[in-house]
Amino acid sequence: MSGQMADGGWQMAQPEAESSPSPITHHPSPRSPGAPYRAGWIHFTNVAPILDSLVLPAGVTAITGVPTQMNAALLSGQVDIANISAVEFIRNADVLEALPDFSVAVLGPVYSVNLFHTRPLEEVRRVALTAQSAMSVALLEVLLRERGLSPVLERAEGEAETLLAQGFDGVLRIGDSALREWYGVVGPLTPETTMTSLPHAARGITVTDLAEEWFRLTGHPFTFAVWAYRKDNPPPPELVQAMREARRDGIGHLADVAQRHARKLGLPERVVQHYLWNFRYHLEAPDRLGLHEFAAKAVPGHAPLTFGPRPGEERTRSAAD
Ligand SMILES: C=C(O[C@@H]1C=C(C(=O)O)C=C[C@H]1O)C(=O)O
Repeated sequence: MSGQMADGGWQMAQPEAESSPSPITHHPSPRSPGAPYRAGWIHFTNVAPILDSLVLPAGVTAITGVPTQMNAALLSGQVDIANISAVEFIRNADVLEALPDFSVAVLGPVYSVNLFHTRPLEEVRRVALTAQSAMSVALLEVLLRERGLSPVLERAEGEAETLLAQGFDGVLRIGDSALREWYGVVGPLTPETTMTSLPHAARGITVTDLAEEWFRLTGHPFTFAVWAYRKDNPPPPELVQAMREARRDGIGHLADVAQRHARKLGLPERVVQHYLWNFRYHLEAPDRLGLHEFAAKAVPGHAPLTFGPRPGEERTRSAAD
């Protein structure tokens, strides 16, 4: 992996990291003095309102990858900060801290963390899991346990409909492809319909939105990602400031962000705009409540979750940093 490319674009992490998401081992390679601060971004469409207009301050580089790649990159010390799956933050709460005001969270449906299934949930026997995701797998496990269900969970990549045709009766998908596949099953939107009025089932396939299920279970938001770093290696305040400015810009120009990404995704602008405004990007009190509740259910006995200083209260970094 290496840093931001000369044209300002992000370089993709090496694909082999995708197949080795866990277990995560701690081999932090300490940053030498004066070395760049390295960021690792999961650059799904849902973080476009934060990342698209981010201008990295001098001395900061960035790479991109899927969630399990960025989780591993942070824990192995290949990057210094990443928007990681919240469950990895919880599992590694002894060594990690998170920014206090950044999240990828939702209250209710998320549209892009979906279980596609061909039988009622209670009858699903064999579920294909994506190796890209840590969070959705942990969430699925919690939701299944709450219902007393224990289907066989297997790793398998590919389109949901293909895997369903191959004998899986459940397929878990996340991110942009899950959003596209969801719309492929339940769309299209008509002038009379809205995202929330689309059916959950069509053509013999039911789409269960895991964040919506979490909301039904707890009444809380679900926090998918936080921006974490090792406790002894916090980001330079200029980076956090630049991220806050980029987020303000992205949210302020959401229609433009949605238009750009709708084109890339091949989805109607209305769908992408709804998808994006639905996210909660500020790790507010309800998002933390949801995070703590999930932590208690998914990782009992975890170390206390710690968050960095709130905006305006940043530590002053010493010259030795
Ligand atoms: C909501 C999503 O959230 C992402 C899902 C993650 C995971 O499944 O591990 C990690 C980070 C999130 O940004 C999504 O990509 O659909």
